[in-house]
Amino acid sequence: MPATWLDIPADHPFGIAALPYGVFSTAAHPGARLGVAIGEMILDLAAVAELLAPSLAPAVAGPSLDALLAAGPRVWSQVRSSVTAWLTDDTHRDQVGAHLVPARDAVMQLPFTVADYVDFYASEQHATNLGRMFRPGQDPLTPNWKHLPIGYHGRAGTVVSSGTGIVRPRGQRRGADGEITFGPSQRLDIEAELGFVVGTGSPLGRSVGLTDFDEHVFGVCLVNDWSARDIQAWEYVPLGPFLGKSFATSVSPWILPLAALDAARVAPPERTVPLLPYLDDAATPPWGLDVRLEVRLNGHVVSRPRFEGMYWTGAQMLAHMTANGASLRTGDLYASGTISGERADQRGSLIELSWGGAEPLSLPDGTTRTFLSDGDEVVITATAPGPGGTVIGLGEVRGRILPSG
Ligand SMILES: O=C(O)/C=C/C(=O)CC(=O)CC(=O)O
Ligand SMILES: [Ca+2]
Ligand SMILES: [Mg+2]
Repeated sequence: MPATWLDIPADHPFGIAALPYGVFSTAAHPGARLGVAIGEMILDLAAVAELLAPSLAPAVAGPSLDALLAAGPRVWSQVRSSVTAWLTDDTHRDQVGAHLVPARDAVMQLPFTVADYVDFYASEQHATNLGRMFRPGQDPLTPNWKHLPIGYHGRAGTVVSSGTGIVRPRGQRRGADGEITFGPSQRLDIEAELGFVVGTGSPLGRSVGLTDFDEHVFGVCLVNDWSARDIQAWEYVPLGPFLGKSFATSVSPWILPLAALDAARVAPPERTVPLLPYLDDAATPPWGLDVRLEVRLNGHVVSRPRFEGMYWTGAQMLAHMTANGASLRTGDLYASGTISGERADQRGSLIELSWGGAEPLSLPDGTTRTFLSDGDEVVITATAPGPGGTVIGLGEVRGRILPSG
C-alpha cells in the first residue's frame, strides 16, 4: 500500500487502505455532497474529481452515492484508484489538500437512497438462541435453516442515518397472563448486523450467481436492526417479522467498498449439510469476512460479535435473494441478520445477552439492563484486517432511544 502524504497514525481505522464513501454537509456549505474518509478528514470528492478527473465527475456529483452505485464496478475501481493516487502522490498535495474538510465539522447523511431492504438470519448461534427462546421444546434450528439463508423483506422507508433518534415503538402484544394490550414496547432491542449495499441492478427473470457478487455489491455498512421483541413474539406467526422490526433500522454513514476488504476475506465455517449448486461455494473464492464488531450501551462495551463465524456469506444471500429471478435495484440493502458467536460476550442482541430478560446485564455505571430504557444510546463499531497488518474501520452506527410519543 502506498503511503499517504497526510499525517495519519499507522493504526488509524480510516487510513489509506480503507477509503469509505459517505455523504456530508457542513455549516459553511450546507449542500449534501460525496466524501471519502481519510484519517480525521473528509475529502470533498466531487470538487477534486472536477479538477483532476472530469470523466469521473458525473458519478460523484452527488447529492448521494446513488450515481456512483449505479455506475458499476469499472467506475468503482477507477474512482478508488484515483482517490488513492490523489492522497499518495505528493504532487497533488496542494490541489487536493484544499478540499479536505475536518470530519468534526461535518454532518453525515443517509448515504444512498435505500431501494429494497431485506434482512437475513445468517448466524447459526443467533438462530439457535432465538429458536430456543421463541420456540421452546422444538428444534431451535428450523428444518430449512442449513439449506437456505432465511430472510424477510423489511421496510426501506424506515432505514435511517446514524444518529437519528429512535422513538420507542408502540404495538400489540400478549402479556404473560395472556392479556392482549397495546402500548409502548417493553422489550426494545438491538441487532448488530453487517449490511450489503447493491450497486449494479439486475433484470427481472435473471438470477445473480455466487461468482457475480462483486459485480453487483458495492460495499458494506453497519446496521442496527432495532427490534421490539414483545411485538415480534406475538405477531410473527406465520408470516415472520412485521411491525416489531419495521419502525426503524439505523445504518452507518460510511460505506466501505468490497475492494477494501480483500485482506479480511476468510473461508466461511464448514457446512454440515450439502448445498444445492446455486448456493454451493466450496469451489468459489470465499466471501466469509473477518469483521469484528463492538456493541456499546451508554459507552460500555456489552458485546464483541465477529462476522467470520456467519454460516451464510453475503454472496450466498445475494444468490438466494435472486434465485427466483427477482431483480436487483441500485440501492438495495440486505443485512446479514444479527451477528452472534459461540461465546456469551459475542451475542449481537440484548434478548440473547440477557437471555430473554432472565439474566440482566450489569453495566459498569451500576445500572442493569434487560432491554433498552428511554435515553439509552447504542453505538456499534467495527474493524477488519487490512493489507500489511493494518486495520480497516467501518466507522459506527449510533442511535438513542426516545420516549414513545
Ligand atoms: O427466530 C425468529 O422467530 C426470529 C428471529 C429474528 O429476530 C429475525 C431477524 O430479525 C433476523 C436476524 O437479525 O437475525
Ligand atoms: Ca435483524
Ligand atoms: Mg466475479
